[in-house]
Amino acid sequence: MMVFHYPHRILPRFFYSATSNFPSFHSHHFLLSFPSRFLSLSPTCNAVTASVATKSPLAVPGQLQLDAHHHRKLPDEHLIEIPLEKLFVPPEVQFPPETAPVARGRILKGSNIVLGSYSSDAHVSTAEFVKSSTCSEECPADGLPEFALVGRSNVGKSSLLNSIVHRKRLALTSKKPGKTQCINHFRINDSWHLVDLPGYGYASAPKELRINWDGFTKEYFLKRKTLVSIFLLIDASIPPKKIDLEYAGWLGQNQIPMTLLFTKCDKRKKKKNGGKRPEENVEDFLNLIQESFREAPPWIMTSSVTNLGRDEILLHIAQLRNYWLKN
Ligand SMILES: Nc1nc2c(ncn2[C@@H]2O[C@H](COP(=O)(O)OP(=O)(O)OP(=O)(O)O)[C@@H](O)[C@H]2O)c(=O)[nH]1
Ligand SMILES: [Mg+2]
Repeated sequence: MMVFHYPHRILPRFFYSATSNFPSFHSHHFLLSFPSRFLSLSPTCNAVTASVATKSPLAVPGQLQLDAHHHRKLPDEHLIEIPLEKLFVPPEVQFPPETAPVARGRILKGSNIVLGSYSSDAHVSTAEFVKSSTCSEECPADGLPEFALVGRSNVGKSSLLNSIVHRKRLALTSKKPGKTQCINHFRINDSWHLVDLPGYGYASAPKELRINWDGFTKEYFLKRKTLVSIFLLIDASIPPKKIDLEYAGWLGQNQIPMTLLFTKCDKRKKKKNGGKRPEENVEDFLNLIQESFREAPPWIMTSSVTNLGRDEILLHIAQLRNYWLKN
């Protein structure tokens, strides 16, 4: 068995301490009996809540020009009520503000992320492929801050990367799982990296090769000093999967900063996925991981088809990156 050592590195204050009694994700009972206490889709949630869908235009600092569709009101069915303690509040941000309407206007749409003062330069003007690597030593040595996309094969990592950078085919995508096989670095605005990674779980590649991908991906997570946050992609069109819960658990146990990006939120095939809508699957996933993390990880609902969440991801990246650079 491969043993990884937690490296000595200075991380920004964006990581989530895993609780000491990590629940066993092997237990089916755990999955079934986990109580849903904190998140509610009900408009009559008892907790003090903030709606993730902003009803008034967002006050956006910095240079990002939001698309016209961004300000459109989401249908009620997309609303998730979040208690204030489950919001992700970036460092150096005072929250909650005194009045509820202000609070609502500062939460990024379709997420639990509070917008702070570090979100400047959230636009993409250039994006280019840099190189493919198979271990952390081979990765670019320019010291730029980076964000890596990981998730099950076929969850939509490469598609979301293309959506984030406003390009159709910068990262290669496929209907067939197992398309991305290396650590692929893309340089954005000559100032930060987005990293596309091979997926875990099912892939139409030999088992030995998949074990190898898992090994070098985790080695990269543990050793890469410029890694600001992992983006763990979770398919919101299907109910929570054990393998994803285990992966989130592994990241938490190793104190690796994580943001959850829920993908395929445009898919609404009711019969096939047990009748649940994407926002219900999101709620179920968040309920299942909540006891593993002392603080709520940031999360964003996305779709590469409609570009839902694209602007919010860029603002989130900007505020993590700017804080990381300053510290
Ligand atoms: N409906 C819908 N389909 C999506 C979305 N994102 C990706 N897909 C589809 O899902 C399939 C896999 O997408 P990829 O982006 O290649 O997935 P990946 O996670 O990079 O896959 P690997 O590289 O094999 O690990 C493709 O057929 C995409 O068109 C989405 O937001 N909505
Ligand atoms: Mg891929």
